[in-house]
Amino acid sequence: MSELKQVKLVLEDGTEIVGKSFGAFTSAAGEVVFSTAMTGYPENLTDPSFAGQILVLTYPMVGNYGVPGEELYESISQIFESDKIHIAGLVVNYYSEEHSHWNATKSLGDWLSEYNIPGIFDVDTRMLTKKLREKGAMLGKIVAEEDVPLHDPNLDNLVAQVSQPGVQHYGTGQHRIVLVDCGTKTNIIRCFLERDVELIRVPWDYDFTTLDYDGLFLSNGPGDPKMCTATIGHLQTALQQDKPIFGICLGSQLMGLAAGGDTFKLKYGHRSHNQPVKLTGTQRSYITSQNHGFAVDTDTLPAEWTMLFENLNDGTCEGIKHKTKPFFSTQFHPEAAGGPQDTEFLFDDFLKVVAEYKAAK
Ligand SMILES: NC(=O)CC[C@H](N)C(=O)O
Repeated sequence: MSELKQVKLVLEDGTEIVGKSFGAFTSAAGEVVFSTAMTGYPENLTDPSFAGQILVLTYPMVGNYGVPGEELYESISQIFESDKIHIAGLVVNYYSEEHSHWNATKSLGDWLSEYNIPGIFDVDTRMLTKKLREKGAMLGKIVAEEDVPLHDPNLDNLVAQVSQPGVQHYGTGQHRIVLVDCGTKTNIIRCFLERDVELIRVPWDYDFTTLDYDGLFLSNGPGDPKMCTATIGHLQTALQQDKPIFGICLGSQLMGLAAGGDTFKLKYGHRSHNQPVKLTGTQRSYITSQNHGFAVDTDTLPAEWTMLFENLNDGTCEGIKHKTKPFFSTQFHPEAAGGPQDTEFLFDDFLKVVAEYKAAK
């Protein structure tokens, strides 16, 4: 190890864990959450939905496959889920400074340093995760030399910080889809571009209701969905019409709120690549990739809406649909990256609904 400086992780309940520094030797505060995914740190760290969060990885050895180099697909990253690291800090048990993988170009520590993000290792992540499961996600901070105050990122409009300004066009195809960028993962864009779609990406607060499109897509994104009042307002207008709408994760929560339902904060969230969900009205279940701390409260949905998927671990809502109009959503990530691609067919289902809507016009 080139650097073995001490840093500590401090939680809002007073817990202090001393560990060793990797990545940037700096202090940072955020909401401490854990993910039980066994792989996928390049994807997770660049997922904008993690903005403001200090991420604890429960998989015991992290860093051994390094970090891939950047390659472009159209004008977006081929490999990463956005163009930068979004987490506030990283907590692992064993950090492997040595890495070996065919497409690795740098170490995880060097990559974190590039973005000035602190990492702490030599932490008993099993003990820490048990604590977060018992008490719920907590505020916390990684402290290097200078102390920093605790900060609750869910009080910030994080979506406004990660949504890209300006309207961007990608691809050509027979279906014109508007993607409302609340912090979209690039694999959502890749999934659409592989499917005969012309994509128009607009910022979270853009009035897309004036655009000419065949289908509307609402992306994932960080923080409390109730912060996205501008998106919810535009969505309410879209819900009056009949054009197909598909939302993922934050997009699902926004759909629930625009429909008149409510969202609530889960105790410690769902962050992993093996979350089981059941399709309502069937015995069919899917293993899904997830990263969320909030959920739609199914009991608050108006009569014309219903739960589409249910989480088989805790019974919470994993997607909703309108009973008569072509509007549906998933709380999980059909685009995965990382995680299983078992539900990627939902992009095909959405485009089928778009084609039917156009044919019936
Ligand atoms: N991945 C996401 O879109 C997350 C949505 C929301 N920020 C949550 O934590 O529930």
